[in-house]
Amino acid sequence: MMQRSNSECSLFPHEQFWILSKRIVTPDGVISGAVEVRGGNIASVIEGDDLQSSVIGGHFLDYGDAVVMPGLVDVHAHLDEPGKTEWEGFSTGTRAAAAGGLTTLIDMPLNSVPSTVSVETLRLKVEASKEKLHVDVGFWGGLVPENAFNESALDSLMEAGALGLKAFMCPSGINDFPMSNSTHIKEGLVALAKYNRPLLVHAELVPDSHSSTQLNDGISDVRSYATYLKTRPASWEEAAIRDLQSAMQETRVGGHAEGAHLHIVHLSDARASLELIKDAKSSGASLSVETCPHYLAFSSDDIKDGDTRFKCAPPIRDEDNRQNLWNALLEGHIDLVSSDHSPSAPELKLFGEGDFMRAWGGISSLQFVLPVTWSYGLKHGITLTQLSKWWSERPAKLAGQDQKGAIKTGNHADFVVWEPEMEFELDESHNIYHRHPNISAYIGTRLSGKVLSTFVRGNLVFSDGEHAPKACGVPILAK
Ligand SMILES: NC(=O)N[C@H]1NC(=O)NC1=O
Ligand SMILES: [Zn+2]
Ligand SMILES: [Zn+2]
Repeated sequence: MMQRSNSECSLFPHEQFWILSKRIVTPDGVISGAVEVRGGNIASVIEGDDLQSSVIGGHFLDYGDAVVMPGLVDVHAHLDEPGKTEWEGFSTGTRAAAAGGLTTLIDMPLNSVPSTVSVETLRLKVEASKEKLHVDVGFWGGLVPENAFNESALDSLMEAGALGLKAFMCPSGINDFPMSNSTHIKEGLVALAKYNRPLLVHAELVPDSHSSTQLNDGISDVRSYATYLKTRPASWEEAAIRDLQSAMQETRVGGHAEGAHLHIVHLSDARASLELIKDAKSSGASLSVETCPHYLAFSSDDIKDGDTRFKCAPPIRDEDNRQNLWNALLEGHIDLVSSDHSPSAPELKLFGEGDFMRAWGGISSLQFVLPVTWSYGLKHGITLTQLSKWWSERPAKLAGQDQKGAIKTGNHADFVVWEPEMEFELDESHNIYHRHPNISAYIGTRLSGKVLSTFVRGNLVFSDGEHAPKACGVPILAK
């Protein structure tokens, strides 16, 4: 059999091979059978219990009872390069992704320096990613007041390959990424309509009555999580979504932005905000929404004062709200899950002071999202098929990646092989590739679901605790 041209890209470097398993997650259900990989794509999927004899003579990997699922597609990762590699980077972030069973990441336009808001800055991203990617990485561009009314600037960003745009409706915490209002967002949607690409929105709106100085003034118990939670109430999410209503309506058939799609990132409020989203969806708006593993795993009662690992925006809310998020996900009102992996240099988490008001807001989770979603989801009876829709099929669709996100003939051979029943302590005894493990809220938890192997376009990029020698992921640019 032919070897692949660059054998260093894969720990199993064959042009053609079979993957066998008793649990292969396909769009038509979980089957026992085999997937044939050829030239990095899925050449065939066959069902049957005894396929060893059919693949004999060829190269094959028999994973037995371990689950073979489409690789996870994370539409919300902050990789922070160029400019902030002390926070994260293409190499470290994608190594953690590969170890966690994620095969595609879509990078957010902020936290790197500069932010990705123009053709030039997108080129800097792509340049900086060269030879560092262990998985495939696409890029969202930023919608900011400076480019929102400049259709030709947005056109060139789209033509240069940005998969869509991302906007903030509240201060982003990053100086060169100012916030947008609903008028900017409407303009952005109109510009995106002809490309059929989405606009992602961080939906929190600070009421006029709260200037940022007022907000943090006079707060004495800065170590208290309850205090932080009160400073970013659910009404901020609700106000933002309400403010987006007319923009959403423009995405309907016949609207000014027909063809564009609005996606609300990291929903935390599963009450009034969720109701507004349901209404907009049923009125025909082209709208979707994600939540994140940290909102599904934790509730405010779990967070100890001073433990700023849990600081994020919008904040993690009460236990009832967490249960509502699960219900909304199971009922299909929440479409998908993303990491919002947003690490920083550890010192910015201010562990010494435990100051929730001043610490960096962002959860560090990339390598752990699969076992976390699965472990907490088990209590809600989730299935492998649902998990795969939330983490692969729907995110791939949002990012316009029609060859990813499902195990079917013709798609990229992007897989995670994992053992859902295997439990482990997330501590030093586990292989951790996370850049800064000490800032991750998940360290110290017990999880179920161990990743064995990860394949990206047929390359076995991670197996049994080891990465392939060469980083052969590619930058994904929209055409
Ligand atoms: N800038 C940035 O990454 N912000 C993210 N962090 C967080 O907790 N929520 C966000 O939007
Ligand atoms: Zn955000
Ligand atoms: Zn984010």
